[in-house]
Amino acid sequence: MSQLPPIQVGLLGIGTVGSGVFRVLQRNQEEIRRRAGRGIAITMVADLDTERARGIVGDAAQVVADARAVIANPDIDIVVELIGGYGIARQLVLEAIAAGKHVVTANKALLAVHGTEIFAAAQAKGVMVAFEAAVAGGIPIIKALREGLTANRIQWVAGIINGTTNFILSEMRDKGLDFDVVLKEAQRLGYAEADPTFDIEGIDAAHKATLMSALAFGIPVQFDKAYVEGITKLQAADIRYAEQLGYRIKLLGITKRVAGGVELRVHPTLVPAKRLIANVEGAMNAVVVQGDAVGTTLYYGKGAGSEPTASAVIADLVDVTRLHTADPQHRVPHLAFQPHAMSDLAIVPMAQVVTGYYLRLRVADQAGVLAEVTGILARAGISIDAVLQREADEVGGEGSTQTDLIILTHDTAEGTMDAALAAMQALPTVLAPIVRIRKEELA
Ligand SMILES: NC(=O)C1=CN([C@@H]2O[C@H](COP(=O)(O)OP(=O)(O)OC[C@H]3O[C@@H](n4cnc5c(N)ncnc54)[C@H](O)[C@@H]3O)[C@@H](O)[C@H]2O)C=CC1
Ligand SMILES: N[C@@H](CC=O)C(=O)O
Ligand code: NA
Repeated sequence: MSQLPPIQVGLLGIGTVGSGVFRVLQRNQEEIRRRAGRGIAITMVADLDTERARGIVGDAAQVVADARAVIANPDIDIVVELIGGYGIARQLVLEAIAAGKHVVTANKALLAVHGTEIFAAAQAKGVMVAFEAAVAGGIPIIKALREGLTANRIQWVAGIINGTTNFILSEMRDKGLDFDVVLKEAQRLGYAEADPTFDIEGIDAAHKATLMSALAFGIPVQFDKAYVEGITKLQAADIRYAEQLGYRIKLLGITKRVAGGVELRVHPTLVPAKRLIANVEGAMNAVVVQGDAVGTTLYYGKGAGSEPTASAVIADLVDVTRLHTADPQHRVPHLAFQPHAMSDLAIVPMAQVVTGYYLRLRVADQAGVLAEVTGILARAGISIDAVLQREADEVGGEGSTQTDLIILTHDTAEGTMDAALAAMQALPTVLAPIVRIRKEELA
């Protein structure tokens, strides 16, 4: 074992994740030292709430309110950014890089939006930016995409990559709890983002899908081109009907190589109930990667929470410690592909995305309605996979004059479906906005 002194780490932000990093690093320090080849010590912590920070670290590290004091400390080699957001965090990360520090961060929002600037700055300065915790928390999916699967031409990646929304969907379905009640519980458990609309509107999942698209296909991070739809408009009836048809609804982040470029999208998705990913419950995450050589691989585990996320941050600290003295030209590239070998594959517009669909139409319970609807689909060249019609009294009570028509379609382009939906919506017998949820077989 080398006699090098511990590498010194400065922690910016000691909240849910930061406190987990501190705790796990203390608890497993001997094991971690044996793996890293030298000790890893958090010697300085910055947090606006210095009293709470001191309560966590005691005498083990110097606590300051000003994050820039950590960056200015010449003894610190690695800065861990666990503040979050793209405001002050962006400035601090860029300043740390400019000061020659390696950076470890869990901040997917920052990297999905400002990654191009940050990775270029790190490349120019010869320092590393590691971000395993930024996608699917404790699951080593970044490592898998960047290192474990480098032999493959990756075809697609699809995942449950937001614990908060998966927790909400599971609890609503299993316990019949209200959306707001479950969201509060997710916040209490430390899963949710500082602004939970990032979770429920699909933005957090889109940040993570953006990072995975870059790693899988060697393209720059392009969050601005992602299609983003969250779970706030999902209705309990659709979750129930999907189950009756043999599907589960999950909020999926999907990125796929297609003829015209790369798909990048987040939306509620019907997945066959028999797939493993359809049975991922609570705050658990799962990512499926399809490579041409390896086939389908599945990564499952805790995607949020204090110690699961800390597990990924510390794995990055070990990697950075090991590579600290290596020749920068021979390090693993930030986004899996060498910076000079990035591709200009375009993100394709949603109109060109091809999926199956679940449609639910609230219609007048009268003869001929089904024929009108299926006629529109047939004229658009959209073929039907299954049709379910609820009894009127199941929908609106005894004597109801309305019923629900649920249709599963085979694959069709989104643009074609949009036009058919507009035509169906215009029918006088269609009484409410049509529900449309995309469907993926993930085979
Ligand atoms: N909580 C989770 O399960 C996961 C969180 N993340 C990411 O990890 C990062 C941190 O998240 P959490 O620990 O949950 O947040 P948090 O809100 O619990 O902790 C943030 C900490 O930063 C401190 N802080 C805020 N502004 C500061 C400043 N200017 N200088 C110094 N300290 C400052 C706050 O006082 C707080 O202690 C975020 O980027 C988040 O998206 C990633 C994966 C999972
Ligand atoms: N808010 C996120 C936390 C981890 O990235 C989630 O719920 O998954
Ligand atoms: Na991860």
